[in-house]
Amino acid sequence: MWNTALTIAGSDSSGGAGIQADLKSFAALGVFGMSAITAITAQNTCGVTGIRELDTEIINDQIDAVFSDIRVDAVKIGMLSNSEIIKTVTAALVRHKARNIVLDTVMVAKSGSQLLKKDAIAALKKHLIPQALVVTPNLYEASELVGFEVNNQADMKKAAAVIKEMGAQYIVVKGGHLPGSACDLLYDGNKFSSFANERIDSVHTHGTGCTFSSAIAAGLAKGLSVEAAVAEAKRYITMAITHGFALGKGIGPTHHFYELYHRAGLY
Ligand SMILES: Nc1ncnc2c1ncn2[C@@H]1O[C@H](COP(=O)(O)OP(=O)(O)O)[C@@H](O)[C@H]1O
Ligand SMILES: Cc1ncc(COP(=O)(O)OP(=O)(O)O)c(N)n1
Repeated sequence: MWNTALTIAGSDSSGGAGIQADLKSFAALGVFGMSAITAITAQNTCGVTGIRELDTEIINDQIDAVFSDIRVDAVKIGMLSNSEIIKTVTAALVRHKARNIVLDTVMVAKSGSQLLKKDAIAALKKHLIPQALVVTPNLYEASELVGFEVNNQADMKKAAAVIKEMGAQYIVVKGGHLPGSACDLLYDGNKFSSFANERIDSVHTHGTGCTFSSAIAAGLAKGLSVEAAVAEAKRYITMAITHGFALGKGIGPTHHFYELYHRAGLY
């Protein structure tokens, strides 16, 4: 029997981030992937050249179509673009009693383009964060959510505690943008656990956040605990960055290196 995961996110035409990265991660980790697209980006390794938000009716219909027919073991949420989309997605997930929701609080692409309108951050905090099992902000996103600078491990702990108060069950503050080792902090409301790997010296990191959060969702879909799913996702993203490659003229993608993962016994 297949374990399934649904990604609710934006499309990246270059295939490195967004829905495309999520589906590749699900497949590599042995989970059947499904999608509800929120927005279409014209994007490549150099940047985002266009964004079209889909209307909320078709976003809602995609989610309804999946849940009304198929058991959904986990949900990964990525680019949401505006507050109307946030409210629509939240209402649909509540209506369908969605389980194992991983919310990647996507705000800005590495290339600098805004993927969530600034005035939608309040809606994210009010509506969607309380529904999430796991929230995965990077340093910038954590700062925007909590209203103070998050620049080191002490700030990451303070931010995780504030985001916990917003109603999420687990918070993973990603330390990928800090100097030194790539150390992420998981907070469950009581204790902090760190997941660290040596920093990989690579420019080809397009889609790291999408890959990491969808790998967490894949682990949850397979029945892993949150701690085990984060540990598996950390191993997965580390390999995906290690084998990231030069594609196009800019920041190349992470590598969903199926055979290698298979040999490493990850699925
Ligand atoms: N250069 C790197 N070497 C190793 N791990 C990294 C590197 N950059 C990011 N990571 C890891 O990738 C995951 C995604 O983090 P990050 O890149 O900060 O997300 P985002 O794409 O949302 O900014 C985290 O587990 C982070 O620690
Ligand atoms: C459509 C779409 N969704 C999300 C992102 C951001 O993804 P992320 O994994 O944070 O990768 P970078 O853009 O930071 O490399 C995106 N770019 N496009």
